[in-house]
Amino acid sequence: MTTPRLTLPSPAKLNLMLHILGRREDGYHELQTIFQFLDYGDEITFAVRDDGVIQLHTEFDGVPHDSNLIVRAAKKLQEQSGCSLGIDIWIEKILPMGGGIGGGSSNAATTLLGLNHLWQLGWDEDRLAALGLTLGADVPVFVRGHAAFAEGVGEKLTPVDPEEPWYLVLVPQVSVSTAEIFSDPLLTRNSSPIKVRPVPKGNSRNDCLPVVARRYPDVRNALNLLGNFTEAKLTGTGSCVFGGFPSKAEADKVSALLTETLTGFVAKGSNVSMLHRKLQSLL
Ligand SMILES: C[C@](O)(CO)[C@H](O)COP(=O)(O)OP(=O)(O)OC[C@H]1O[C@@H](n2ccc(N)nc2=O)[C@H](O)[C@@H]1O
Ligand SMILES: Nc1ncnc2c1ncn2[C@@H]1O[C@H](COP(=O)(O)OP(=O)(O)OP(=O)(O)O)[C@@H](O)[C@H]1O
Repeated sequence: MTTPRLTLPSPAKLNLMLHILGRREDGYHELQTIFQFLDYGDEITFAVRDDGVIQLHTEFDGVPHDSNLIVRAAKKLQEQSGCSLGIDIWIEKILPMGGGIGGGSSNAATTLLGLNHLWQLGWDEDRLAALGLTLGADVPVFVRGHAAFAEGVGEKLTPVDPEEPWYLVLVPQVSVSTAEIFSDPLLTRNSSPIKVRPVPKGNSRNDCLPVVARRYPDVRNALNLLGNFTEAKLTGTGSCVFGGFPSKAEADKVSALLTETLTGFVAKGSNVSMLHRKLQSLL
């Protein structure tokens, strides 16, 4: 008998704004940011095994098996739940790595939710999000699955419902190291906290943008190109750059102008993650 397989989406996120308020003693930065999901991402397939082994079958360039966030998430959940089952995992990876669209964090969250379901652990979202935070600052929002205003290092989440436009996301062919940007001496770290809810219009800037644009000419070019058509923004610490459009047709029209040297994709913004929509349909 073959083991049944479960395939789950692992969506990307955008940071619609990102303000840096200060630096904590542990070197992490206090942020205010708005996360929204894209209906676009990787697909992860799981098959339970009864020998306790955790095996990711897809190889990643430059990421050893045991460092992969998918494997790290599975191992932590197995350890902390005391589960004796294992898992075979395959991923169809389409999200660029180091793009600021949260691919690794999303993969970790999809793994936590997928295994909680398949191993029948019955963990609630709070517990999964707390474990997720130990894997990365962006993991909790993917665990919760709702667009959010985030504070702290990104873990204090308040659900929000911004507009859901179509986005054109440009993918400059460079990988930006988040740690490198956060340690740049020129980074602005003293934005005033926004106290009004919902966040008033006019706060859409990303404090990382000047540093990233200065260090990465490819990102600068992408911002300039997209800025001819719509407000061009940086997500996270980049490298991806995005802009909203009122319809898919309008986003596609600009996308058609892209060349081989600067690629991109068009995707709908979504306040409920497609992972959660899929999990809901399984219940
Ligand atoms: C910039 C964002 O993408 C916004 O969504 C995230 O906050 C980054 O989240 P992430 O990639 O999950 O980040 P982590 O893997 O936790 O951290 C990578 C590195 O970025 C720096 N880092 C990250 C988040 C944060 N609030 N302050 C930081 O200073 C730290 O040097 C850390 O070592
Ligand atoms: N499953 C995974 N998918 C992607 N990257 C992974 C994964 N596991 C480990 N990594 C490592 O994490 C690094 C960051 O990957 P990720 O795709 O999350 O970056 P990002 O989009 O910039 O994320 P963020 O917006 O959270 O900063 C990669 O360069 C890679 O070395």
